[in-house]
Amino acid sequence: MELADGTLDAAVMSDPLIRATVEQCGTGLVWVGADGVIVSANPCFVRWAGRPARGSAGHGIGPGTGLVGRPLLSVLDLGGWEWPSVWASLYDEGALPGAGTIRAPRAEPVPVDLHWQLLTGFSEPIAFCQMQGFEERERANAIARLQQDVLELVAAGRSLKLVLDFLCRQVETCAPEVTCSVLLLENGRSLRHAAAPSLPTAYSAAIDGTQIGPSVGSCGTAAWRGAPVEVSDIATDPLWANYRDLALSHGLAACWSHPIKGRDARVLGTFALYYRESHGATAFHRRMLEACVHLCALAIEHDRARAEINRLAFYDTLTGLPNRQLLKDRATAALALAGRTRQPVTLMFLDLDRFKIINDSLGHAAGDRLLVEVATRLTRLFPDGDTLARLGGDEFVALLPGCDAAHASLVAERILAALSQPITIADLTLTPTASVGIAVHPDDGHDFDTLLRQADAAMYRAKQAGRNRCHFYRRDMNEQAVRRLEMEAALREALDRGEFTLNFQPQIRLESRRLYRVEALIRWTHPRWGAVSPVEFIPLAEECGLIDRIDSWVLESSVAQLARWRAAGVTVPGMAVNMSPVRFAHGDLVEQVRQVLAAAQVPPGDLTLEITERLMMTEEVGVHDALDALNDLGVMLSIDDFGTGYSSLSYLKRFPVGELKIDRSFVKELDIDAANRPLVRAMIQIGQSLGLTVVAEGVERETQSRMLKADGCCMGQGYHYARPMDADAFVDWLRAWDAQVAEQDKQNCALPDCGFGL
Ligand SMILES: Nc1nc2c(ncn2[C@@H]2O[C@H](COP(=O)(O)O[C@H]3[C@@H](O)[C@H](n4cnc5c(=O)[nH]c(N)nc54)O[C@@H]3COP(=O)(O)O)[C@@H](O)[C@H]2O)c(=O)[nH]1
Repeated sequence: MELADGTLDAAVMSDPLIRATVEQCGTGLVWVGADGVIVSANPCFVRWAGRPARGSAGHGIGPGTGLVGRPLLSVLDLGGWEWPSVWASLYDEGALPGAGTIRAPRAEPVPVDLHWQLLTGFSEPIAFCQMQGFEERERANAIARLQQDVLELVAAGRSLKLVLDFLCRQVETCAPEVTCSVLLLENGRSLRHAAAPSLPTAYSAAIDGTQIGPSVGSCGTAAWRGAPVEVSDIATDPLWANYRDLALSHGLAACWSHPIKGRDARVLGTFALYYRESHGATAFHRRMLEACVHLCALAIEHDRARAEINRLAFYDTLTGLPNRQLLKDRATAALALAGRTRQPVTLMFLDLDRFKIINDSLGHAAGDRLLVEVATRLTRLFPDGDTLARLGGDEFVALLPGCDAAHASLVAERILAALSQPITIADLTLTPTASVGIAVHPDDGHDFDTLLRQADAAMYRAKQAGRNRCHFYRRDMNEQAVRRLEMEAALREALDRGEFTLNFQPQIRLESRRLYRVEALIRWTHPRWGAVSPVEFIPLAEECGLIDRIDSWVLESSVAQLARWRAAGVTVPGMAVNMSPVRFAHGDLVEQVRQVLAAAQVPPGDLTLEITERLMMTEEVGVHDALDALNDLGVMLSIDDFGTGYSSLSYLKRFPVGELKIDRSFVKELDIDAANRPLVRAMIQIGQSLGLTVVAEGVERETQSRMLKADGCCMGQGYHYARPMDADAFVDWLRAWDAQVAEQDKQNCALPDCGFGL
């Protein structure tokens, strides 16, 4: 090459002043061609590179130096930079390596600062590099610079791996005789590879996962002791006995390791300097190491804090699942992609059935356990590309990119099957079920909020249809969701506006046909909608927390009505009131019952509270206490809808129950489907053997009434005797009923075989 065979030499050296300057200055100078090959170098660079020139011209520049014709990177390590990138940056005025290390064959490496320039005006452009060696003071500056650079990276939120890699590389540039390694301590027991860009990969892999201990090389021992461990000769030091061959085979002869400690003094990991020859740490190394250990601690703690903030911002703390925000981010990205690729995206809204009751009756800890178990079961069903999130409470949402309606229905089936496996919580075996609503993009919506709303409406439809099932979104569902919201708002105002009234339905002694007592049943007449069934608004009131106020109003009004009847000379033996399980979870029920009875001067024995089997399942001490206190007070407790709830009947022995009400679904077919009779008989016998009064609900025909009486049931309630009616209508009914019974008694007594009284 023209430049390499002396042209430059001749051009530069023609002036004696320039020649003396170039030859005598303490700055390394090197000229490099486009191919990265050295064209010329001055004596300072030659000296650092450890290649004294041949012949008398040895201290000159040009072809005689012994370096000309060699690639620059064979003597100057640029910390990972390739020559084509350097050359391109020179042309484009881009970023260039600011530091490097001159590696001489038999001399200490020389760390240098680099200043680049592209020289033109020759037949080809040429790269010119000036380099200055670090002095001690400059090394100190290098540490300060290193600290500043690392802190900037940490503050910029760069990844821990990138920060630690950068730190190692910078240290190796300032102190080329060392190789750095950072290990992180996991679970207080094992060391995990974090950064070691210049250590052989096989070596890093071999020590990854090493358990710390009292003699586990330098790092394992330093982490174990929580103190620095300086091993200047791995070949002989007993701490390295088990790792010696590994280290030596990778050319590692010495290692000084320092524990990295957090602000609470706990060991977070280790920072180590390796040497290729037996070597103790120099003063500079100690200073450097000290700074690095602090920087590592800062970077690690910052990374952990960031991870924690990220977890709190985007993940549900109870289940560890993504939260609504992360779900929304992912759904928005999935929908944007789907818009381009025309792929479907499914959103599934899943709500556990009767979770509120489990939570209220078994307590929040039990509710939490159930949620965690459900999250675990569901997580197993979704592959990596899908997202399962918890929105809060018992609501989960799955995002399934690429999933169409057909596949979604298979997934929903798998969800219902996985959930239906029994789970034991607080010594109770529960079988969780869920209602699932599905909305599919593009048919049901194009954005996250719309799809979520549609999936929610479909889920609500699944609940209404009997729970434990899945429903796809249909357009008319929105109207129902809107109605539900409207109803909730109206329900909140109904009490104050006096829209609730009470109906009363008699319960009859089957033997004597006399009135046993009446059951109070709430009625709601909305100004626009008319009569709204309690089947619709009672569950809604339970869900939105209004049931306490409603049940309290019913209790107060019905006991007051009983007192009014009695004051008017109407003989009503007792009053039954429905009490939601949710009302029992709130502590003031017993006191309220006491006050209401006292105010109306009604004896406690004349009041019956109808409660459901599910309340009996509770393990909450407060509920047990309330049941005991009501019983002590003399109030009767009656199990409503008996036979529809739980398979275990052990609660009948444990709780102070006085009565069973056989659910009307069993009575309904009693005289039509013969299979129902043994069931009803069994329920009557259970009640009798425990000394409980048995009431049959939903008696609609005389044949049913006769069968129940024949099987030993004492009381009946149903349309056969009377429909629920308002207080005045009830008084008229009672007069007529009593007259009819008296007449019948008279006729019966007139018969010759009349053998029993009432
Ligand atoms: N927490 C409260 N729950 C209440 C209150 N009032 C009612 N309810 C609960 O709402 C459900 C529906 O009640 P309702 O529509 O009033 O129906 C009652 C009767 O009308 C009906 N019934 C009575 N006899 C017959 C019959 O022969 N056939 C037939 N098909 N239905 C009949 O049964 C309901 C009474 O049920 P129960 O309470 O189980 O005895 C219902 O679950 C009520 O409990 C309230 O104030 N608070």
